[in-house]
Amino acid sequence: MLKVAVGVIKNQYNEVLISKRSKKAHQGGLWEFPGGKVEEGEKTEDALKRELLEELNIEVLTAVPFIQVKHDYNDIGVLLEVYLVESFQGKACGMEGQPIKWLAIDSLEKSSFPAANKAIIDALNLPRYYPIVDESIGAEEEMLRHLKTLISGGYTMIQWRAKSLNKSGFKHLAEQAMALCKRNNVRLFINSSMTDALEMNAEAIHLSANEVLAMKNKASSLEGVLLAASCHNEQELKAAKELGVLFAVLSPVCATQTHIGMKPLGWPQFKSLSEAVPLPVFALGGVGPETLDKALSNGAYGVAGIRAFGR
Ligand SMILES: Nc1nc2c([nH]c(=O)n2[C@H]2C[C@H](O)[C@@H](COP(=O)(O)OP(=O)(O)OP(=O)(O)O)O2)c(=O)[nH]1
Ligand SMILES: [Mg+2]
Repeated sequence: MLKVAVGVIKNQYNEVLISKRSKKAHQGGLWEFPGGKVEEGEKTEDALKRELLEELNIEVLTAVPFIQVKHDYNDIGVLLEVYLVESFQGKACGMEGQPIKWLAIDSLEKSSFPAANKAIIDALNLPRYYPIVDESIGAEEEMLRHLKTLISGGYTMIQWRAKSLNKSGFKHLAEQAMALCKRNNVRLFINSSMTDALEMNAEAIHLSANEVLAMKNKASSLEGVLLAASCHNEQELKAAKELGVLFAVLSPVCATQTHIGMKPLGWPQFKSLSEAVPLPVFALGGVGPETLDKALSNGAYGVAGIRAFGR
C-alpha cells in the first residue's frame, strides 16, 4: 500500500487549495489536494512539508492530522494521511506547471477528484454540531416537533433514536423523520442496528459501540451509506475508524442524566483519546453549542447533545 501525505491547505475565507494532476500521472487529469508519496524512512509530516515546497513553493508552518483514507484502486492501494495546513509562508504557485485554484469547501465536486477523495470532502463538509433527538424529548409527536425546530434552527446533521420502540414502530417514526429531513436537505443518522437501518433505506446510520465491535471488516457491502459510531474508549474508536465511519461520538465527557452510572472521561482524557485516532470526534455529555470552543481546544471536531440543542 502506497503511503501518501496530503495537505488540505486553508485560507482565511474558508477556501482550500486544489491542484490538477498531470494527464500522465496515476488518476491523471483529476483535481487533488497537493501532496505526494512518503519516502522510505521519512515521517509523514516531513513528506508533507517537502511535497508542498516542491509542488507549490510554500513552507508549511502548522499542519494538524485530519483523517486517514484507505482506498483500493484496481491498480494500486493508497493510504492517504490527510493534514489540515492551517498556516504557511509564501504564495502558492504550480511549480510543476500544474493549474491550481482556491475553492470554497462547499463547492468541491467529488466527481472531479480521485475516488479516495470522497471521504476527505465529506469530512471537510461536516458541521460542528450534531444534535440528537430521542425519547427524552417526549412522545413521538414531540420528537418530530423538536426535529422541525432543529431544522429551522439551521442544524444540518441530526441523529434519530428511540430505543424503547419495537422494530415496526421505530420504522414508521423514522420514515417520517427521514422524509422531513430529505425535504430540508438535512442528513439524518438513524441510530439502530445496521440490519434494521438498511431495511428502512437509511442513507446514514449511527451505530452503537457494540455493533461496531461486532461488525469488524464487514463494511465492504455498504457502498454509499454513511456511518457514524458511539464510542467510549480507544478500542472502540479504533474499531470505528477501521470500519470506515465518517466520524465518532465520544462520551461521556462530563456527568449527565443520560449517562448515569458511567464515569465521565473529563477533558484531558477526551483530548488524549481523540488525538490517538485520526477521525473527526464529537464530544458528548454535558456539552452544547456554548461549549464548542472548549471542545475544539481539547481536540474535538464538534459537539453533540440532546437537550442542549434547539431550546
Ligand atoms: N497528492 C494526492 N494524491 C492523491 C489524492 N487522492 C488520491 O487518490 N491520490 C493518490 C494518487 C496517487 O496514486 C497517490 C499520490 O501520488 P502523487 O502523484 O501525488 O505522488 P508524488 O507527488 O510523490 O508524485 P511523483 O513525484 O511520483 O510524480 O495518491 C490527493 O488528493 N492528493
Ligand atoms: Mg503529488
